[in-house]
Amino acid sequence: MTSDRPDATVDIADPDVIGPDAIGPDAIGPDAEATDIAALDAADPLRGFRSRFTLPEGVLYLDGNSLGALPAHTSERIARLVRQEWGEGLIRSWNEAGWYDLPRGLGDRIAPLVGAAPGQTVVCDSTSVNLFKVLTAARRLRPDRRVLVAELGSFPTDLYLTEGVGVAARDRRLLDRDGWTTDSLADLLADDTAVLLLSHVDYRTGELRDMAGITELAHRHGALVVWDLCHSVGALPVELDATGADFAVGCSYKYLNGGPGSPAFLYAAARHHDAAEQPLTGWFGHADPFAFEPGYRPADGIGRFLTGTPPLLSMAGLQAALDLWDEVDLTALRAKSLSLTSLFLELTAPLGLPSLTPAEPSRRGSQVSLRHPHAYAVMQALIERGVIGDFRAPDVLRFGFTPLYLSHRDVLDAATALREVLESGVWREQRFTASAGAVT
Ligand SMILES: Cc1ncc(COP(=O)(O)O)c(C=O)c1O
Ligand SMILES: Nc1c(O)cccc1C(=O)C[C@H](N)C(=O)O
Repeated sequence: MTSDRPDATVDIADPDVIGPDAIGPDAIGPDAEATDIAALDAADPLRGFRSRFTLPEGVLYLDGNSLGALPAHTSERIARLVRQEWGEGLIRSWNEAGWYDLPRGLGDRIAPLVGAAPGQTVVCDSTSVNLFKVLTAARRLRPDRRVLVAELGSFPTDLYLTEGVGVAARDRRLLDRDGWTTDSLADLLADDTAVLLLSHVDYRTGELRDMAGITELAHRHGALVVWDLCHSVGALPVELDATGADFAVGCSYKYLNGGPGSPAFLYAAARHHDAAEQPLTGWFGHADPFAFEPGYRPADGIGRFLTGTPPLLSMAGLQAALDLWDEVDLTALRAKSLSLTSLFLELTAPLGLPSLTPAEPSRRGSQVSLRHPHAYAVMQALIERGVIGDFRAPDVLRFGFTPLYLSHRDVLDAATALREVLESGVWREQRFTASAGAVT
């Protein structure tokens, strides 16, 4: 992948601890001796998952936090849906192939990944659409309160939806774009606050928020909490039930590897089901869709959050990806994620790029964001070398570390490539500096 790798070893953990416990944030410490990266990979309990993905030769993929990689058996699963279930089963497949049950069934397969007991999670629509549903439902559960608290720095769709649900500008309180703390959040909450919307992991900085503490704080003020899990599901264990979260949404095309545009999920705590009214009252959320009644009656339970016909081809991609997730030990996943991000932070520290990502492992998701005034050009130069991360305006190099298909060796290669791009100055070439307005 990259040439000229002078440092095949780095200063990391005590060699004695190499073994399954060596994978984790403590495996890479400042006072540690030189240890072989290959040993870290040999001790990785998740190493077998790499061969279950199809990735192009010569590509080091650090953008699984935007679009996850292709599980090797997904094409066959989608082909089976097309050829057999659709081509031969035709309309019968709604029942015989279980299409009708997929929104609830796949929701219950995502549930363990987000710490939810069965019956509280459905797969449907996009994260944006589901945000509209849960924000509206949560506001209607607090009719005497007007205020919605959100983050100025959140992924824009979250912010746009806080406008779209019809909160008056004066009733929208926004946390600062950078550096807000639980204390500054506490200052924004009051007994007029209906809903708090937060990202569990910030898409730009990779900061992980204290779901338990913040949920408890919001509840003390009588507010409901909606969590956006787009950058935490499949990146680390999430505990919705145990933390008392009210609602959550998340996408399945990033760390879950469901495929481009695969449907999102929506969680509503069981205690809200009877009273929750979501605004998109389509027939899939009706108590008896095939009664074709003229009036809307919501289904019991989580089914009332469904709206219309599910995108079956996309559901099949997610279904295949969840076959892998059924086998993943989330504790091992978290340990490896922190081991990878810690290693990358350590290896790139000498380059002097300010990091937006917290140094404390407990406050970190599964990405590293480094700042560079010419981040766009630097990332284009990296991509040309086969190291695919992404750029976030105005100056962020974003590197996603997906524990299922990346190794410590990949981290070393990526850090080496970044160092070479910076030291050579290749990014200054005109083909990199001309902004192409790329999508990702
Ligand atoms: C935090 C967050 N929320 C929402 C979305 C997007 O939602 P949608 O799938 O509706 O485009 C993204 C990424 O696209 C995201 O990073
Ligand atoms: N959803 C995306 C898309 O449709 C096109 C390009 C990128 C995306 C993303 O998911 C971006 C991602 N949410 C981010 O964290 O920046």
